[in-house]
Formats: sequence, C-alpha cells, structure tokens
Amino acid sequence: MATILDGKALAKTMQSQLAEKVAKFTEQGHRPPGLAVLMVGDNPASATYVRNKERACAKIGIATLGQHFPADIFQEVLMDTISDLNNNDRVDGILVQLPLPGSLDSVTLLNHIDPDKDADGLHPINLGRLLRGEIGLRSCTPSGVMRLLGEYDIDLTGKRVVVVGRSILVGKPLALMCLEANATVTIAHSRTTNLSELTRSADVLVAAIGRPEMITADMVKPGAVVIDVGINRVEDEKGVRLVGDVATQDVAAVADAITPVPGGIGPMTVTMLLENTVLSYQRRLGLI
Ligand SMILES: Nc1nc(=O)c2c([nH]1)NC[C@@H]1CN(c3ccc(C(=O)N[C@@H](CCC(=O)O)C(=O)O)cc3)C=[N+]21
Repeated sequence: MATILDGKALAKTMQSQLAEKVAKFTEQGHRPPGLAVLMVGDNPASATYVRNKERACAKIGIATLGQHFPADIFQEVLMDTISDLNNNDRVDGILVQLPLPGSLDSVTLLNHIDPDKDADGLHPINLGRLLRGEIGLRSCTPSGVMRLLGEYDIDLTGKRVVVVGRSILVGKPLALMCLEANATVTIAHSRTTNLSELTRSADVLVAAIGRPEMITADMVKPGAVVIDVGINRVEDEKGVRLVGDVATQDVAAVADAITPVPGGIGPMTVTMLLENTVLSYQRRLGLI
C-alpha cells in the first residue's frame, strides 16, 4: 500500500511554527500581521472556507479584517474597498474569496490588489514573477503541493510530472513550479488525446481537474506519486462526503505515495495562505 502524504499533519506543524514566529515579532513590540478577507454572497462552501481561514489566523496571531458583502454589491464598491486595504498599513494580505457571484469581474478585482499584499498569489505580477523564477508571493495550492513533496523528500529532478488540469489557480502555476524543480512537465486537459497513456507515463501524477474520482488505478504507473488536488462534495448512498479527483482506495494499491482527501492538499493550501501573509508582513516591516 502507498505511503499517505499527510498534509493535515504538516499543516499543523507549519502553523505552530508560524505562531511561534509571529509571537516573537509581537513580543518585540511589532504589530501583528493582518489579513483582509473579502467574501461576497453566501455560497455555503465559501462561507465554510472563510471561517476556517479566519480560525487558523486567530490561532497563529494574524489579525483578520473580515468583510462580507451581499451578492448584489457593485463592482465599484469592491474596487474602492480594495483601494482602501492597499493603503491600510496594518493590512499585509488581501484575499478575495472565489468564485464571485453574478456579474462581478474577478479578474479586474484581483488585478487591483497590491501585488505585495496578494496573499493568494494570483495577481498577474506574481504569476509573472513565478514564470521568470523571481521572488514573489506564490499561489497557495501549488506551493502547498511543492512543500508537501519536499517534506517527504520527493525530489522532482529528472522526473516525469503530468499535471492534469490547466487552471490559472492550480494547473499552470504548479507546472511552472515543477519545471523550476527540474522535472520534465506535461500539462494535460480536457482536449488531451490518449489521456490514460500519458498519465501512465508519469512518475508524479497531479490531478487538478475538478471531477470526482476521475483518475482510476489503470491510469497510474505502479510506483508513481499521486497528488490529488480535487475537493468535490458528492452525495451518494454513503451520504454527503468529500472526494478528490482520484479514486484513492484503488490508486493507493498501485501508487508508491498518495495524498488523501480530506487531509491532503486542502490544509496545505490554507497554510500557504497564512505563510504568504506572514512573509508579506515580514517584508513590509523589514523583518526579513
Ligand atoms: N481566493 C481564494 N483562495 C483560495 O485558496 C480558495 C478560494 N478563493 N476559493 C475556494 C478554494 C477552495 N479552497 C480550499 C482550501 C482548503 C480546503 C480544505 O482545507 N479542505 C479540507 C476539508 C474541509 C472540508 O471538510 O470541507 C481538507 O481537504 O482536508 C479546501 C478548499 C481554497 N480556495
């Protein structure tokens, strides 16, 4: 059976290290780090994520400025709110919870965030910095994947990585990070032909598709490392549960290592958001 890559455990360790770090700075008399969380509408999944993020911040000593807007809010109000937060010295990170409802233009909003406060690492400047291999705030889910691989000493040098999914949130930035780590990277997507043949060639297979249990055991090379980025809520005879993009039980019999859902990449994503916020705080206060 495959080794379980325990994101939940690593997230816990990293979060207590972050808490110690923040405590050290505040004991020295510095203000605490600040994260602004903008949530629009009342998508129940988003509300849960936002609550989890705020709870994690509280534990670490990051001050949160939560702002909740109705679904029919005007774009201009959100733009002005972001301007204010960009100018607010106590705010080190700004997060706009996605997806946004209705006709709101998330790209324009994200582009309006000060790149040095872009805790999600989704601003084009930060994506460009990643492309060029420069220092910057990096997208949370892909950097969570890289951190978890590192924790288990999984070196990507010379490995064949296949990333299934080409989203700007996960697939594209993760492919760049794997390339930076000297892997040979292929991005597969909905128009890829002979997908199973391709995924079977992967030493490291990443599923970031958003389709429950799409990656089955026959698509995985024996001994491969399988990273499951999917978070899908499904309802069946077993009730409502959370499943990834990988048929975990079957694939675990073939793979060498696999991330679970829940308890894998999800908790790492939240932790990287916290780490980005603290990093931005340290850079802004000259504590680095
Ligand atoms: N601006 C923005 N940034 C995000 O990072 C962002 C977002 N919008 N919108 C939604 C997605 C989704 N996302 C998750 C983070 C953690 C878990 C997580 O911790 N999941 C737990 C289970 C939680 C549960 O039970 O629902 C786990 O996998 O173990 C899941 C999903 C961040 N997102």
